[in-house]
Amino acid sequence: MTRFISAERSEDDLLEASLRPRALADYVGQEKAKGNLGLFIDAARGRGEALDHVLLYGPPGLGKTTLANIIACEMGVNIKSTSGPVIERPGDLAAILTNLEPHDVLFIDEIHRLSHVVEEILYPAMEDFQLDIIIGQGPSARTIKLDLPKFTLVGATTRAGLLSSPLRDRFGVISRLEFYTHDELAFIITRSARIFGMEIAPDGALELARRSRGTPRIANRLLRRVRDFAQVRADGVITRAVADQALALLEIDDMGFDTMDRAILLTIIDKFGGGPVGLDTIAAAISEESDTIEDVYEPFLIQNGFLNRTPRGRVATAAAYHHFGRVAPEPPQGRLF
Ligand SMILES: Nc1ncnc2c1ncn2[C@@H]1O[C@H](COP(=O)(O)OP(=O)(O)OP(=O)(O)O)[C@@H](O)[C@H]1O
Ligand SMILES: [Mg+2]
Repeated sequence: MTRFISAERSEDDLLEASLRPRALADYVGQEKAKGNLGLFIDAARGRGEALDHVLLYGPPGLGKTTLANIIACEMGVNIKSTSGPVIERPGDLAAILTNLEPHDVLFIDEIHRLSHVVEEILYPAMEDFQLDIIIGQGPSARTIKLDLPKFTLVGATTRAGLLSSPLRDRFGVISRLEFYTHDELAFIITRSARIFGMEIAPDGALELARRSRGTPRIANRLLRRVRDFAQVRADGVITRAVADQALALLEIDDMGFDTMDRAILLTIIDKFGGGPVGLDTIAAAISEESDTIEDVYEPFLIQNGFLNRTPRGRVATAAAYHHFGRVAPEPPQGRLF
């Protein structure tokens, strides 16, 4: 099922490439990550060294790939991009590593999906800038060590918890990306509108921002859909009223929830008495992958207090009941007095 509100990547993200900020100064929000990185980049450049390895983690669409490109740009080096599932054999990684220039950035997206054998090549490469290659097979096999240029590995993942600790420990800088505030998203939306040559009123931008689930990718995607609506039904300007009508048509509610968010919460509330209910059970009930629920939908629902993750399963909170106009059940302990 394709859902345009989904934070996952899709074809029309090609368009998004033109929306990617290229300098740290143009990268909106993420002040903590930006501050740290800016400092480390300045220091590394000052010493004429490669930047330490950087791990970026956080939900989809928050700007990890964008930030990786900015890091290379600010360091004034090339970036080679690949992803965990693409590097199948150790030889694939060896070929990439031996082709790097000094101080280059190697960007590995979905780094939690690297296979174990490939990961083991990465350890000495990250730590000692050496490659251990096995030549031949059986008794005549021998290892040779190759020196690699000093490079910077930038890893991105939506699931830092799935990274093995030897791999995680080899990153000098670990940055978590956070959901964006409404003001930050409104700023991003206004900038994107300018790039697309659209007219948007400040209250229109803020309305879109409020319903973008804290995620720039969703904000840009909503902007494009609302633009279509504004062109056809209004006089091209995205005002708050236009945004509101367009989003209603797209079934995106006040909180930015779409049909899938509602399905998750209402399933817990209506079918499982509010929970706790296991993730796999929810996934089966709404025919969605548990991984997708966990990576894409839950982080926002949890952060905003609509869902709790407990050892016994997922629980809908009082705020979730309230959002759907339901009456939350009394807490199980009941009242003492
Ligand atoms: N800080 C930001 N300022 C402005 N635009 C941003 C920012 N972060 C992200 N964007 C926009 O959001 C889009 C998605 O960002 P990006 O592809 O970097 O996300 P991601 O974290 O790599 O997602 P995924 O986990 O799916 O790979 C970008 O094309 C860019 O236009
Ligand atoms: Mg990415």
